[in-house]
Amino acid sequence: MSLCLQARQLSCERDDRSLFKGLDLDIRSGEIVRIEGPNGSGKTSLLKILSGQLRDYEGELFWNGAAMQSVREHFLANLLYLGHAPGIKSGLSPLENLAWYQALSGESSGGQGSGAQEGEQQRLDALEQVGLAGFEDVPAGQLSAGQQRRVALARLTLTPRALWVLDEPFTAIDRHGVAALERQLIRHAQAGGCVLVTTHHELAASSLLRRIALG
Ligand SMILES: Nc1ncnc2c1ncn2[C@@H]1O[C@H](COP(=O)(O)OP(=O)(O)OP(=O)(O)O)[C@@H](O)[C@H]1O
Repeated sequence: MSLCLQARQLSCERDDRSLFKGLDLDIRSGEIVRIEGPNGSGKTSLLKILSGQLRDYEGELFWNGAAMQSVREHFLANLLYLGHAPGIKSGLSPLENLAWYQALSGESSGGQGSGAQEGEQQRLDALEQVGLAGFEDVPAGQLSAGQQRRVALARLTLTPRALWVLDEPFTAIDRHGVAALERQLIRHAQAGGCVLVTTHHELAASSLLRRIALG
């Protein structure tokens, strides 16, 4: 199914300062859209508006051509948002953090019996894919900044959603991790997903990549 998130005449003011005005935006299946701009230009604010977390704006949002308010549930069921901070619980292990995310977003974390084992195996696989094999049971507060970010990024594998909204996902990630994440974004777009990303890191040129500049 082809997906499309549209914004029309979007304006946002914070602290009496206009961040953007009359912004039109289309994000479709197969695209990676990078929001660019200097610090404070409104990238995070825009991602929060587009992912339904910030309501303080003017303009209209559409999901697959329908007004957002009439299709919000379908939109949210297709959305995976990873914020600026890793947002993980320091007292929980990576495995427990992933189960906690799944419970929080209403996903099945495996239940009991063989389902539980399968769920646990999926979380282990997702952690292995982000290079955290061997760290599954370490309290997340004892992991490095880059490893904590990787716990959050494991959700990209664990939680199959079509629209990824990612705020600075490369922060604290090493060179190999950056290359692997870039490949993952491209694979997701090639498989028909959409990616909306802010990053100060320069993304490799790709025919799938489009840029929108703020500020
Ligand atoms: N919770 C908030 N309440 C009021 N104003 C805010 C809030 N969060 C951000 N702002 C203001 O909105 C403006 C844009 O912030 P935003 O975080 O969207 O920028 P950004 O482009 O993502 O910046 P950065 O590159 O530093 O992450 C800033 O001037 C900031 O002071």
